[in-house]
Amino acid sequence: MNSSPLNTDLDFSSLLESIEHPAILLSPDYDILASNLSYRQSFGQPHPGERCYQISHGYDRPCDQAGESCPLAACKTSLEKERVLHIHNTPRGKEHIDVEMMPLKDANGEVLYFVEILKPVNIASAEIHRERMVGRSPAFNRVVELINLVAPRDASVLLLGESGSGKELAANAIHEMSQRADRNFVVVECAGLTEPLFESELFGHVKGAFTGATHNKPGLLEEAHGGTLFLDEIGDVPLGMQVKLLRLLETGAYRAVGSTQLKRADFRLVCATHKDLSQMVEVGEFRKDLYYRLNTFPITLPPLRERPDDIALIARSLLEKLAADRTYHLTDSAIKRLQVEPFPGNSRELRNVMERAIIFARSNVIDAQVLENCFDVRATVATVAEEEWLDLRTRERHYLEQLMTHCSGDKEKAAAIAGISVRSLYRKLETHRKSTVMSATSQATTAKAAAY
Ligand SMILES: Nc1ncnc2c1ncn2[C@@H]1O[C@H](COP(=O)(O)OP(=O)(O)OP(=O)(O)O)[C@@H](O)[C@H]1O
Repeated sequence: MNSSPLNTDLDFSSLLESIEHPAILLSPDYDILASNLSYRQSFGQPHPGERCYQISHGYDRPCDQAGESCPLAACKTSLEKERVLHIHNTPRGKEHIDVEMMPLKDANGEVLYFVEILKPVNIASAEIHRERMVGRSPAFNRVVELINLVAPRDASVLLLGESGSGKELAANAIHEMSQRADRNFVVVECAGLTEPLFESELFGHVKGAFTGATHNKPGLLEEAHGGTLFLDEIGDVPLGMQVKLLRLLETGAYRAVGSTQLKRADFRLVCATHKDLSQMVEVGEFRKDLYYRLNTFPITLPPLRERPDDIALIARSLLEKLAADRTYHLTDSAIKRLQVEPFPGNSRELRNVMERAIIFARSNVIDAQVLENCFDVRATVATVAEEEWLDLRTRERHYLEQLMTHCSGDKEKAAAIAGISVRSLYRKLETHRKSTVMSATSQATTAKAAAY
């Protein structure tokens, strides 16, 4: 390959200026030969002789020799456009950048130069941020990469991951990056909804459709018209409603409950679940056809314990959010302590720990010792659990009963103490209620059978 200096006979500046995003021209040896105005405004003026990996990463060698993927190296091999999500150093700190690398070939097909286009991805942050999803770990970057790819399309997205892993935040990011961003983002919490309730919530109803339907009520589909419909906990949609949902997705049409008038729906669908839908399909709890319809583009949000490198950033972002008027210092010992926690409630649980830490901290320093107080709640539960070796489900039910009594039925307070979301608490209470009802029913049936 030719690594000759920039051939000034060619008008590269007009090529670069015609690109609406920051762009640079590179030699095969990674030298930055030219840049457009947008690049200089966003990343500063490159110094003569500077190489892309020095500016973007502070490395002294190309990315692929420093353990990162290198789009230029990939482009040299494939001779085609390459695209990758990187975290770059910028005048604003570290940023997620969507990097596109294109080879410029001569008449013989030999690559002489590369054009690199760098688009900042603003839905996620690699620095402390109060609103956005934050993270720098490879697992988190992969999620950002996938969101960045799918968001501008209209494809359905299925977000998978444990409770509190950031599915709703990701759904919101998809909406914000989509062409529907100026319309509504409508959240439907599917857990705990019965089929009739679900149908009237989603489709709306007309006056007189059922007892209590005193007026026409538009459904959430109407609210989501032109925007994004986020079905949270899709795994909890009753089977009967799954058929209606499938029909809606196939035909794009629906009727309000009690109406004969056909309405057109126009929304982008994003669904989320912490359940294993394919397993549910196998045991007949979820329709196969609907599963395939929803599973167009699955994105799995990794649990916090699988990306300990992100914990410091998320914890510091949460502290900024929770104590906007005071700056807290999270010590290295505190970070190390947080990194060994299993965090079954993920970022939401981390948020509760931070909230408690603010309350327990005697100064603006939060160290490992302060944090020990914040895990006390669970330690007490663990001690109780050791007293009697019941199965986990029964133990959880007892715990929830005691907790609800302690909180006098205040679900928000109970959820905060348990370190889970109010929604998750509802789900757990509902699951235990159902299994209690079922076991009561089966006991009654057995008793009845025995009486005969
Ligand atoms: N990457 C992240 N950076 C910063 N905050 C995060 C991140 N992921 C999640 N959070 C925070 O954690 C909390 C839970 O996130 P979210 O509601 O998106 O999770 P979820 O997976 O939808 O939970 P559930 O399944 O219980 O509904 C929110 O306060 C959110 O702001």
